[in-house]
Amino acid sequence: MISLNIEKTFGFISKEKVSAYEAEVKAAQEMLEKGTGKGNDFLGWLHLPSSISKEHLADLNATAKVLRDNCEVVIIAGIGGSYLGARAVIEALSNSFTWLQEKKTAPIMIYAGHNISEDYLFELTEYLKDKKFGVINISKSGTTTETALAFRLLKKQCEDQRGKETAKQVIVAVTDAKKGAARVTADKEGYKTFIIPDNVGGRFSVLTPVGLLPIAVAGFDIEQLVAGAADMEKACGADVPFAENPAAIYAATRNELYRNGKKIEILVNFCPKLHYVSEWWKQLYGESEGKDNKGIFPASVDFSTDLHSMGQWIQEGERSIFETVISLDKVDHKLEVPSDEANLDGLNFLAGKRVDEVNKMAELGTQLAHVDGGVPNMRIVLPSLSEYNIGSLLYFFEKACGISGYLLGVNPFNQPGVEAYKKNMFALLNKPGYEEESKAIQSRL
Ligand SMILES: O=P(O)(O)OC[C@H]1O[C@](O)(CO)[C@@H](O)[C@@H]1O
Repeated sequence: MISLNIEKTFGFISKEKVSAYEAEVKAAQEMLEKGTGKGNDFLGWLHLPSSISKEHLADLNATAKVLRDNCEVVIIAGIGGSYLGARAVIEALSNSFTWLQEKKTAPIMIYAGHNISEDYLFELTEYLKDKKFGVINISKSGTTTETALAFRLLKKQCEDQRGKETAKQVIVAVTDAKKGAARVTADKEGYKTFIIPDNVGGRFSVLTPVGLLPIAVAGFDIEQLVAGAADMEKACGADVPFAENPAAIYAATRNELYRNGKKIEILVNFCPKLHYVSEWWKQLYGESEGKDNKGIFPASVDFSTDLHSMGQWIQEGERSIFETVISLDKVDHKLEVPSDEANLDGLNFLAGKRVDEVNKMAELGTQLAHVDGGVPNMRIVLPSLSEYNIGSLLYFFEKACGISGYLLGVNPFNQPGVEAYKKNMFALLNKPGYEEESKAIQSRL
């Protein structure tokens, strides 16, 4: 399970000030538990891990097996919370070169429906031309343009290539129980479907079939993922004292930093497999907190890669940032730096050392340099890249996000701001029902 260390924020904010959040955090926890806060119709994620049944997981695994047995490639069609959680977990747990490996143990997982790039979709459909592929169509609303557009193309191609009957077997829908075009299509075509509960918003849905089905298809142990999340649900429970509750401490610390002018939080990793965990985290915190003209801006970097691009800014730019580092304790493999007689590169001082030791010293050196440079630093230790640990990390961030949103005084569970671009896009594309908006927007061009 993950653990949190906030020692390196104390040169910037005081321990006492963080501890003083205890009452506020308790009130936020109570609002979550009793459902008395804003957005209380979207609290289905709160006790989700501990309520997932063995039968539900077996159903997901059985459907995953159908896709695994019948597909070389599986496309996850979804955007935002409808793909980021799955991608975060799959990429964290997969071999970095999984799709280039000759011997495959699972279908190649590809993502679509998260952009409207004609080249992306053209190249994807080209690639799929000789592939036995399946699709998981994920959309809570069932009407998101990006996803619906990609699915329209993929459905047709799958039916044309594999026939209607096989397509029916290898297309699965994860959507609302009743509403939306994805539901209508799935019912009409007879696809296997999984429901996204009404009370779980997209960015909190990774432990529903939205995340669990693709993760199972990719060959990972969803029981362990859920077990890690369930243990973290306990560890972050309302009954756990403030000082021992990692979600409470994280939420309090980042709010105290924010109140002290640290407006940007940078989520840092030193392992490229965690890149999509950061992407998932950015949506979780960005959509939850960025409203009412408030909210920490969630940013992310992959180190040491980005030390050679963003490192300068972080070290010496405007002092409005803090870092939260996901520190991976144990790597999966062992690789030592070889000794070289000629030592032309001057690296013999590293000979015999694990590559991970070099990485860990880069991490420690960076932490010290950034703290010295005026950047408060929190550290989340992830013991290893296992399903269990990743499950605990995801739930930790979700719980802290709920608390943090209430500390900030916003509704952490809506996202009204996302509609503005959609309205303009539909008006510009003359969507039926947008006639007035079309006229108004045309007059501005
Ligand atoms: O699952 P849906 O309804 O397609 O929505 C996808 C994403 O779009 C949003 O509604 C807005 O960006 C997100 O909150 C959500 O995760």
